[in-house]
Amino acid sequence: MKISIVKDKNQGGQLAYNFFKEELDRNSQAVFGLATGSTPLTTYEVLVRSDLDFSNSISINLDEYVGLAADHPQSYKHYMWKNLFQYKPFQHSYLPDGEAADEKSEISRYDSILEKNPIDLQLLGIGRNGHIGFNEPGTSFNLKTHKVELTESTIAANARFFDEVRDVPRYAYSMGIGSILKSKRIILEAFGASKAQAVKDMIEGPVSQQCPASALQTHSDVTVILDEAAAQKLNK
Ligand SMILES: O=P(O)(O)OC[C@H]1O[C@](O)(CO)[C@@H](O)[C@@H]1O
Repeated sequence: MKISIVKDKNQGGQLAYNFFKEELDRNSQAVFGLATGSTPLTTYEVLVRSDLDFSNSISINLDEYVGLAADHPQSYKHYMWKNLFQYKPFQHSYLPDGEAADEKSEISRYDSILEKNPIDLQLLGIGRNGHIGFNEPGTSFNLKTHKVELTESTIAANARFFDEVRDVPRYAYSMGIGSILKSKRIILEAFGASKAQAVKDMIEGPVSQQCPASALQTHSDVTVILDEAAAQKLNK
């Protein structure tokens, strides 16, 4: 794993932008794996201000809440439109359908999208418990797309985006760690002290299902972008 320590999340977003640019310069039809949450927002801000053109590219998001309508303000589909797609449209943008009537066919639909469109660059955040996508501790590293029951700690962490904690959905569809590891290149961003332990476990801990992000140690091209606070527990 390569580790880049930046001054703050704005500089982190700038650095992540360089990876997007490099990928697009290489191939205007590149496939980008995209994340939601608060972490990638500065990256999306830089992309929006840039002159990068994604109109020939494909995006595939990591996850989506089960049961939220696509136009719900907290659905990841809405998040992506609000923060990126309305300004930078892609040729095709894929997200799991949180309202799909048939879970099994939704999961196989997403897996076949991933098979047809291998991800060139995957952007990730990390949960305070080490989750990537919505792959919670204990998840097998081999899984492809699956339906996840969110842990209480993830529900509590994401409650800040909802009026009340009981409004946070209990389930999500997520790309599996197996799908994430197939990406050719991965960048993971983490900002703030609340991520410091998860970052340490990801980089210095054993490769273990207890820290889903530790699976990234087995991938050959991962860059971790951290601010000082998120890096504070790493051995110097
Ligand atoms: O960036 P945040 O809001 O801290 O969330 C951490 C992670 O949790 C998720 O929101 C759940 O998938 C990820 O998208 C994100 O990387």
